[in-house]
Amino acid sequence: MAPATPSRKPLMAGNWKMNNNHLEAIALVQKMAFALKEPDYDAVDVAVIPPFTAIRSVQTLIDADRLGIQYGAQDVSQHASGAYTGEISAAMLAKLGCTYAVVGHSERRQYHAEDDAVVNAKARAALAADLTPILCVGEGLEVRKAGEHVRHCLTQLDGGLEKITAEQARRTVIAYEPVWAIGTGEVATPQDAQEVCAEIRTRIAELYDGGVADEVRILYGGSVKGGNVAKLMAQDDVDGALVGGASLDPGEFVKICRYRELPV
Ligand SMILES: O=C[C@H](O)COP(=O)(O)O
Repeated sequence: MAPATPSRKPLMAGNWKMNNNHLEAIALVQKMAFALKEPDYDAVDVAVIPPFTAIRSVQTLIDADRLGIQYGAQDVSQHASGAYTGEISAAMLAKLGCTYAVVGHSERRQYHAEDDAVVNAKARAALAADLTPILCVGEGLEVRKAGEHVRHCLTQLDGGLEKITAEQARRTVIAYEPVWAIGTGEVATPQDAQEVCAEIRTRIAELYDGGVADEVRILYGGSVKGGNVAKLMAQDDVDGALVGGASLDPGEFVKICRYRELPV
């Protein structure tokens, strides 16, 4: 597929998962911001995805110090408003200045039984509020061993993009996260990542005209660290990373954001 173009600015998004209270969140963003300078943000979009309880604190800090860091939420309700106890709407997140909402993370699919229909509803709710969904797809180990990983990921992609227009797809981010690589230290090879990311882009080109596929950013996620990010980013169809564990370590995450300075 086509190599990364300037319209596909790399995105490094740190998904903190259920880590860091709002005070710890402030300390972590301050440490990151101290190390990251303007040229870094010119080269790469840097985002943190804290727990809901820390978003307001992160927003306040980023606004007050005019930091170039973006932020988002780890999940979003499929519903617009009303009697949905425990849910957080896309409009609420947009009001907090969020840029992104992760939808369909494998941990949501696994522990909260979210299927493609729910993931799709969440993606559409996010888009309706002008948030950028980070739509996650990825196969488990059994599927990978059976050689069904591409088919599995494309099925999740098709389901997640259902009824999403070309204009909306253009501003959606896709994250390929093989479940067997998440939190295990077992990163996919750059070739594994490229294979699936390229198939995802090809599928988007089949679904949408008008150069959408060339614009959509496709991230890889799963045990990304400073030591492996450069090789992953050297792949034509990998436009960034969705980082879990390593995003909790400011030094490591900054290294990932500055992957251009690392040897491939
Ligand atoms: O959302 C992030 C992914 O689940 C990756 O997590 P990890 O970097 O800890 O493997």
